[in-house]
Amino acid sequence: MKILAVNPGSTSTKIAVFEDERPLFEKNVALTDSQRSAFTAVLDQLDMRCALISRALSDAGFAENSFDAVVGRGGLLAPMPSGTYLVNAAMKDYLREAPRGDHASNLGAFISERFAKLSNCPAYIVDPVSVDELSDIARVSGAPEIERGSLVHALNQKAMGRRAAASLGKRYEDCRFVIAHLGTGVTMGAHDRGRIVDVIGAKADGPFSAERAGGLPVDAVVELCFSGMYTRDELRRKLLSGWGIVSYLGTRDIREVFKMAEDDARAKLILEAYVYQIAKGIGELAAALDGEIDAVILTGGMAHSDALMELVGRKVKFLGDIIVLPGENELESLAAGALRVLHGEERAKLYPTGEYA
Ligand SMILES: Nc1ncnc2c1ncn2[C@@H]1O[C@H](COP(=O)(O)OP(=O)(O)O)[C@@H](O)[C@H]1O
Ligand SMILES: CCCC(=O)OP(=O)(O)O
Repeated sequence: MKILAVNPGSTSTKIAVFEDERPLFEKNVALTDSQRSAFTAVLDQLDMRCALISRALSDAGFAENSFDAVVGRGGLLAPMPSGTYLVNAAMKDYLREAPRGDHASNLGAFISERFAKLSNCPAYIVDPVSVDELSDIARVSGAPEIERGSLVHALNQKAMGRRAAASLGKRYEDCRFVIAHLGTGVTMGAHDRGRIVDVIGAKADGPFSAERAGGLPVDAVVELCFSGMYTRDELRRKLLSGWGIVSYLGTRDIREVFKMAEDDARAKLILEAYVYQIAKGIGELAAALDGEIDAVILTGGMAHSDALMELVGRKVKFLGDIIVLPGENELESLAAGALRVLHGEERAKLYPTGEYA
């Protein structure tokens, strides 16, 4: 079985071709800042990202019509059970309306369908960021009008949970982990025996990230909303990609931040604040699991930074074992999700109900 896996992220589209589980080709198709800013809405990037993917496939010698399945990272869909989903009309309609936000992963279903049509094969998404397994207690926000929900790097966090559990000689379904995904976006999950029962979300709470503010003093946000400084759309865009590290230092790259911090007091302060907020988030979710955890897992692109891992590790080592699993492993996890269905080990689901296709 030949699978094309596509992972649209904020700053790049990662693609890979697999022959069953075996990776044949992988490429990070980067976007320049001007390519990103040429479009107001993420879905408007569809043609541009598909053209870049076509070129990358053809440069690597792969025919666009030679796949048995195409699988994309799922987007900001309605809260849903985890699994492998067929791309369908209800899913695309929801993503076009984008009521939960304009996020790069919203493109996954559309890119997947575009390339699947060329091969006349199924198009899937797997474990989108909207997988919601929160416990009832985690949903209570403190304001009856507002319920807390789950937006989380479910695909990578679950894959890393499985990998860490295997390294401990256990099953993921028997472990309790706090998993921090440190990419361009940061999310964290409290994993309780196979379920992500609480999260620190991408936009709502917890640490700031490379381009997001994380949790903000809400009274100040209310003032900003009504100040006339930004329109609703501008403020939403700022929230998703215009605050965080880049708004202080002009870079999203943690390697640059470490370099700047060597001789710039402001950069040093922002770096220290970033580490401080990550550690606070991990502590919060460890408390959600009563402190009874098998390990803290640090993952995502920034977990490649030994310097960052050292600083975060120092602050959270009081919680017990720390397992560093750099990268996001999402392409392999996407392909594995498609293969489970193609091999008949699992049935594809239908959005939005999660019923079997
Ligand atoms: N080899 C590396 N060493 C240190 N940091 C890295 C390395 N590779 C990536 N990063 C960091 O990871 C971030 C991107 O993380 P990633 O999970 O790939 O992001 P995205 O959310 O855009 O998919 C970059 O901003 C960079 O700071
Ligand atoms: C919206 C939750 C997932 C997330 O933050 O993704 P990115 O890191 O790709 O922006």
